[in-house]
Amino acid sequence: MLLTFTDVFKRYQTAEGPLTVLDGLSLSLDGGETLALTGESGSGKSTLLHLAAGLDQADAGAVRIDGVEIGALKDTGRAAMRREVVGLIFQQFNLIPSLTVGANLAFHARLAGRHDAAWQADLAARLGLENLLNRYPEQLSGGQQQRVAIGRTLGARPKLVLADEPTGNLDEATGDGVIALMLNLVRETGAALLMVTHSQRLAERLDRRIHLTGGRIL
Ligand SMILES: Nc1ncnc2c1ncn2[C@@H]1O[C@H](COP(=O)(O)OP(=O)(O)OP(=O)(O)O)[C@@H](O)[C@H]1O
Repeated sequence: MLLTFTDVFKRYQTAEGPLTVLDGLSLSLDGGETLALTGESGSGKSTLLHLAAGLDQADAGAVRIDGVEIGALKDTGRAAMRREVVGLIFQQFNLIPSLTVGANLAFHARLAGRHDAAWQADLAARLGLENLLNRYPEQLSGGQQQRVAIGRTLGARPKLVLADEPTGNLDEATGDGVIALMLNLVRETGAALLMVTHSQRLAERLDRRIHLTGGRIL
C-alpha cells in the first residue's frame, strides 16, 4: 500500500469547544490507483488531505506513506517526504507569482532533485503550455494556471498526488478538460491520486470512490 490511514483521530479546538473531525478513520490507497474522496462541506476532506501530505498531524492513529509513519518523522523528515514523494494540487493553483510559467514548471522538480528538461518540455506540450512559458501566472486564465500547477507537480514525478478540489475555481467545460489531462498524466507516470471533489460526475472518472461522513469512510 502506498498510503494508509489506520484508526486516525483529528480534533480541533474551536470557540465552541473541541470538534472531532476524523473519528477513527481508516483507508488505503495502492500505488498507481486513483481515488475520489467526497463528503459534505465541513466533513473533513481537506483535513484528511493535509494529514496525508504531512502538513498537519493526527491526534491518534497512524498515517503511513510507503510504510513510513509520517507522524513519527521529525519536521525535516516530513519536509523531505513532501518534497520527494508527494505532489499537491490545490483549488487556488498556488503558483509563484514572481516566476514565469517555465520556472514554475521546473520548481518542484528542482527541489526534489529530479529536474529533467526533456520531461518538462513534454509536459508543457501535453498541457498546451509551450507558447506560454515566458508569461507570469497573473497573465494566464484560471484553466491555464491549473495546467501549470499540474505540470509543476508532475514534473517532480511524485508517487502520490493529492488534489483538493482541483477544478473548484473553473467552469465545467474547462474543469473537465483539466481533469482529463491530469488523469492521463497521473496514469502515465504511475502515480497514485487522492482527489477531493464535490462532483459525483468527476468522481466517476477515478478508479475508486470513498465518502467521508461522521469522521469516517462509508
Ligand atoms: N484549524 C482549524 N481550527 C478549528 N476548526 C477547524 C480548523 N480547520 C478546519 N476546522 C473545522 O473542521 C471541520 C472540517 O474542515 P475541513 O476543511 O477539513 O472540511 P471539508 O470537508 O474540506 O470542507 P469543504 O468541503 O467546505 O472545503 C469544519 O467544521 C471546520 O470548520
